[in-house]
Amino acid sequence: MAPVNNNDEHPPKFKVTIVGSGNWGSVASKLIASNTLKLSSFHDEVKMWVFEEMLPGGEKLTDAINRTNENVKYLPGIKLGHNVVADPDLENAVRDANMLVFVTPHQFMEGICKRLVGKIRSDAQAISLIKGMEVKKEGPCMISTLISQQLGVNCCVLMGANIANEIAVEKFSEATVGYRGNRDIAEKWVQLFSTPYFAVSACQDVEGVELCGTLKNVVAIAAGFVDGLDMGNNTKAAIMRIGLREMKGLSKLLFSSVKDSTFFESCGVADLITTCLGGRNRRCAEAFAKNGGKRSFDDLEAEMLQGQKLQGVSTAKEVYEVLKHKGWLEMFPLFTTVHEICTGRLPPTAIVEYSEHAPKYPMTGGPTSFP
Ligand SMILES: NC(=O)c1ccc[n+]([C@@H]2O[C@H](COP(=O)([O-])OP(=O)(O)OC[C@H]3O[C@@H](n4cnc5c(N)ncnc54)[C@H](O)[C@@H]3O)[C@@H](O)[C@H]2O)c1
Ligand SMILES: O=P(O)(O)OC[C@H](O)CO
Repeated sequence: MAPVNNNDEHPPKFKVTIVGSGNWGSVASKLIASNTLKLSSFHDEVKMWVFEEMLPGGEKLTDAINRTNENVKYLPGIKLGHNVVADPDLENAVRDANMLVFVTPHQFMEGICKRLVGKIRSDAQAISLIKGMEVKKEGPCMISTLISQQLGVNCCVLMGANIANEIAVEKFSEATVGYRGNRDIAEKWVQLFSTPYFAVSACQDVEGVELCGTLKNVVAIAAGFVDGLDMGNNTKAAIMRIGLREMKGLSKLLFSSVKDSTFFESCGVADLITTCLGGRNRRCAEAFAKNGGKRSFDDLEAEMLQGQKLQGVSTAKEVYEVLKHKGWLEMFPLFTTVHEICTGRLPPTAIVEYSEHAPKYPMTGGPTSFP
């Protein structure tokens, strides 16, 4: 990866653009912007692409961010750093960058990648902070793969126990960079994100890291159901154990290269715990169960998250499609049941009952045939 040489500067410097400006995207920009000011190998300025919208007072979100240095809608009250420049023009935002950070809700990435084909630097490196996947005819497609394939770039991932609002106020947390191949590139990403309150380590298992971040959102929905039904801590711990078992089982069935040790990194068990305790997926699923499944997730998301997006419900659907296609539904009763509850085919109480698809593998047990 060659740094960008602007105006014959010596030595040339790396230039970072963040594609996305939601809750986590804004915190990522704060972390990165604090480092580009400190590290001489990076340009100070960090561009952040904003999906433009009009605020209630009539001002554009981009203008408000550049005027106040805060993302007044998705991360109010937090200064991003004076070197963050919001840009609503996607092509312009990425044009000069050779380090691209993707952090949008996963459902928008296919469209964003299509718009970026042929528009990025040929020597660009990418990293995805996005927890989710696409399902194609051929099977599941991780978001980092989508980015790599569509844009022809190497793409690492960064996942972890990272509730954005906590990191925004500089409470300590950890994260995992997943990479394949060249460790130097992973180290560059670690350098770009690490701060005294954000400890990042690298792990040579891009699929394992990304699947942990993706699948934990389905378990978070299950944990929210348990909370909404007031079932207590033991039940929630059981859901987390079974969920972790299914996360590991499915990850290793999809990619035999996935390492056991990845599940003990921040991206694995730590993210599962934080998300089942404090995440948005958990919170909306709790409300869903409290309402007996009578209010849709779309309604609850719009009311409770004010523009922020849930990933768990659509991921449950995507996982279900993969399981169905592969003939694995019975092996994954938790994942299967979450989707059936989300779609109203089963009541929220089914989360701790035997799934109709899993007569041989009740929620308390599960298959012994996972790798
Ligand atoms: N928020 C967190 O605590 C957190 C932590 C770790 C990882 N993540 C992951 O990061 C990713 C992004 O999450 P986030 O919290 O930054 O986003 P968010 O949930 O705040 O989503 C809102 C963002 O989506 C954008 N958006 C809405 N419609 C759009 C469209 N049609 N096209 C493109 N963008 C559109 C909005 O402009 C806004 O920037 C997700 O995969 C999430 O799972 C989030
Ligand atoms: O708020 P959630 O449920 O989207 O989870 C946020 C992060 O993924 C936690 O690491």
